[in-house]
Amino acid sequence: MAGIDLSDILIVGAVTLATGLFLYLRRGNGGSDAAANSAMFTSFVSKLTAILTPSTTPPTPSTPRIVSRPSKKTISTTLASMESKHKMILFYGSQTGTAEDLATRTANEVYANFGVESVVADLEDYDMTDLIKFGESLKSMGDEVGKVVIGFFLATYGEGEPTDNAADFYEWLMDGRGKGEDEDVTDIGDDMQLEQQGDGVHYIMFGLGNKTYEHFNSMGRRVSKRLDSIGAKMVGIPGEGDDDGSMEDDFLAWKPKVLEALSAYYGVKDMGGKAGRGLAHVPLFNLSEESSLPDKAVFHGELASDHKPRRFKDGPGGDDKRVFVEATAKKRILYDAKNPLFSHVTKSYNLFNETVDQLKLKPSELPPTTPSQKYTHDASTNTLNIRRECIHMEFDLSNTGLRYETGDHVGIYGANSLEQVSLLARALGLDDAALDSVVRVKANPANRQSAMAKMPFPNPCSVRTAFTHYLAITPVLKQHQLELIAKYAADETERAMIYDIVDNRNLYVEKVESSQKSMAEVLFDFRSVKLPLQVVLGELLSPIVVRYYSISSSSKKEPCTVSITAVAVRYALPSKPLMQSENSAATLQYKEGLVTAYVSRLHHKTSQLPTPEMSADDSTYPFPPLPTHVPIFIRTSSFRLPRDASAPVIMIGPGTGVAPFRGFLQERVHVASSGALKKPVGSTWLFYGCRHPEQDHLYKDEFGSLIATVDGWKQSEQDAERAKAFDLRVMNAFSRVPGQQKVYVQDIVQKMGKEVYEVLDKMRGYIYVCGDAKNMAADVNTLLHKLAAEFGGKNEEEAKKWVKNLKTTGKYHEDVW
Ligand SMILES: Cc1cc2nc3c(=O)[nH]c(=O)nc-3n(C[C@H](O)[C@H](O)[C@H](O)COP(=O)(O)O)c2cc1C
Repeated sequence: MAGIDLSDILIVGAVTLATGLFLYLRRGNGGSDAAANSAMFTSFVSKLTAILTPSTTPPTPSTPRIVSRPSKKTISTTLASMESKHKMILFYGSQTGTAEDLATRTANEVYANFGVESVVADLEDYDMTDLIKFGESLKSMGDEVGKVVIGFFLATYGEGEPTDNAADFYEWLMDGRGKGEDEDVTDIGDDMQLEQQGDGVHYIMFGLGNKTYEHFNSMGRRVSKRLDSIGAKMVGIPGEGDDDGSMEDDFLAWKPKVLEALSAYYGVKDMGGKAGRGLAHVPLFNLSEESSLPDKAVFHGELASDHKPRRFKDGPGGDDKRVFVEATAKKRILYDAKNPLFSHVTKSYNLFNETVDQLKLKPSELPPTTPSQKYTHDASTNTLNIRRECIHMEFDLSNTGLRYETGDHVGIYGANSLEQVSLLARALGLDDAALDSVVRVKANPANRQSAMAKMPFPNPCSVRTAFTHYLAITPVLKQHQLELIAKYAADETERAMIYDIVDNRNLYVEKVESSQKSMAEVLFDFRSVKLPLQVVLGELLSPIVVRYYSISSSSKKEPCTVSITAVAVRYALPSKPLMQSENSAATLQYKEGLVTAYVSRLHHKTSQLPTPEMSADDSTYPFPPLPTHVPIFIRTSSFRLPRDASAPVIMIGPGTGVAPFRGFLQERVHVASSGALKKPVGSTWLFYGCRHPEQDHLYKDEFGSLIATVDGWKQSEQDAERAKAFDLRVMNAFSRVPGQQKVYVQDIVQKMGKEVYEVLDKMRGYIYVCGDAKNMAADVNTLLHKLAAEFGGKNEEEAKKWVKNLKTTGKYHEDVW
């Protein structure tokens, strides 16, 4: 019984016992509501399992207890509140916002083209059991309600899993199936629970995925299959977006087909597209200035600002007053994307900050801004030197009740930099007074969609706060945003140029996407465009979305600290003005990642170094107050060390892919040092890769001292037993050492191919891969097939089966991006 210990048996036994008890007690209900029973049962078992599963993290002293969740909305109430006869509700299952964004764009077009009101909804907020006997519910609503379409925009994660906000819906709809080995089952509709209960549901489906993953778009595919099997009908064709190619292209290819099908289904004429270009835009929101509000009535950037979040009560309890207020009320606080913990940075240091990426330039391409600490220009050689920086940062969880497990992810919100906010303000013609004016965004009654539209950010707040803390102002502008911008171009030539870009995907890629032009950069090129502020704030810009990082600490060793290992994303691209001729000169535009730049600013503030915003020659350069607290929450992952620490583990993690493995190594040494184990910790091999041993070698000393600790045990008579099987090794690959051949992690794994195969095949070993999905993880996967053939004598089919078996038995884990 590999990998199963006594606690597993106890849990399985207790769950089985409790299942019997649950079913016995539920009999009294007559079992009339099968779906509700199923959902209740699932949640009952998962809660029970959670209670029985021993936590490896000791509770912090003031761990609060009860978790409360707001009650769910019903589909029928939302439909009743919509004015148009025909209606649409678009549900999204999204982790990083793409699915929500595409659902919103579809909703806006459906309204603009057909006059059909469309609501965009978070799956987590709704009681989806409303879909049962949906046709009958619609009839009971009378003539007020015409045809209704339900939309699904579902992203796939992990190993073919739903997003967090779609998990409950998926569990209910699939009745607990449709995962892992169940993926290929064809009879998912043959149970009695939901048979034909989906009659009356008309739906559209767009799945979001990435072809480099084995379970490409599983969510869209499985949910469609299940809906069809219970009697629901798809309108149009299913859409599948591939992030490895172009999600945007896939969406744009699907959209016209689905709009055509919707037009036929609703029986309405399409008023949108090019025909609608002559019509004036009716903004979704109005804007009012609120100059006389007291400071505490104004939002200041709840997610990542230095300002104390408005909802916090005064009194003791650290920065996050909820911890104090709610802990005394004996409630457990559920921290998630909507309700992050405001955590303090306890430690922050550079893992490297000395090397640069060099870009050769044409003299005309020089960036227009003053060289800064992030990049410098060497005029004699015409090179741009962009500083590479990697940061180790630790967040405090003490007394918060927030726990994590080694291998989990931490979600972090970022903020835009002062430079980016100033650039956008200049492009929009806003001066400091306009930026600091406090505004309130309100639904515009002239646009019927507005009644159901989600407020773009907490209101009222200053324009500066909205640009800094709530809205993503730097992403490359998309074609649908340009379509709206064109309506506000006063100059006909400019308007015609914008429509050319909107209508011609290749032109868009060449002129906008390839140089990643942001809204500010595009507006500088089209000077006749005068955008109303409410359109910028409420319709053109999307909210800042959370980014996830692999946790690089061990919960067993450091239960009150979560650490991340982040490389600052910095690069530069040549960019040409949009309204000038082919031969006009390009300039180089410096770009950076939103959250990693925020982490870098935070680090420089925390460590009291000059901030990277400061220009090299101006030490008085002002910069916005940086956060003293960081909004974070934990996302559970299945990237876990084996329960049985004596099982050998192989880890492959180049670059920041090493992050979770720092936690894994710490944990294995911690577990061995605690001496509580009956069997010694098994072999622990890390394959690590970076460019150069002296430049970007992460945690070199730390790993060295862990190896020395274990070696020390082996030398000591007293400790030798615990270190007996503990073969701790870190094997390095360096890809940019002058005069030497490039070596990648895949190469050093291949060199040890025989041992790796034996650990996995004969010694119940586990393999973990973290980092780049497209090249490294795909190469490792191919390599495993080769090893099975070379050292296991397997043919192609058998090798495939062997690798698949490693995955389905939980022995092969990937945390890749
Ligand atoms: C950690 C991670 C795991 C993923 N797993 C899968 C997968 O198993 N199958 C798939 O088709 N796509 C997978 N994807 C791709 C996402 O579904 C895709 O990027 C999608 O656009 C994300 O949508 P969202 O921004 O709405 O969350 C994964 C992406 C990440 C970052």
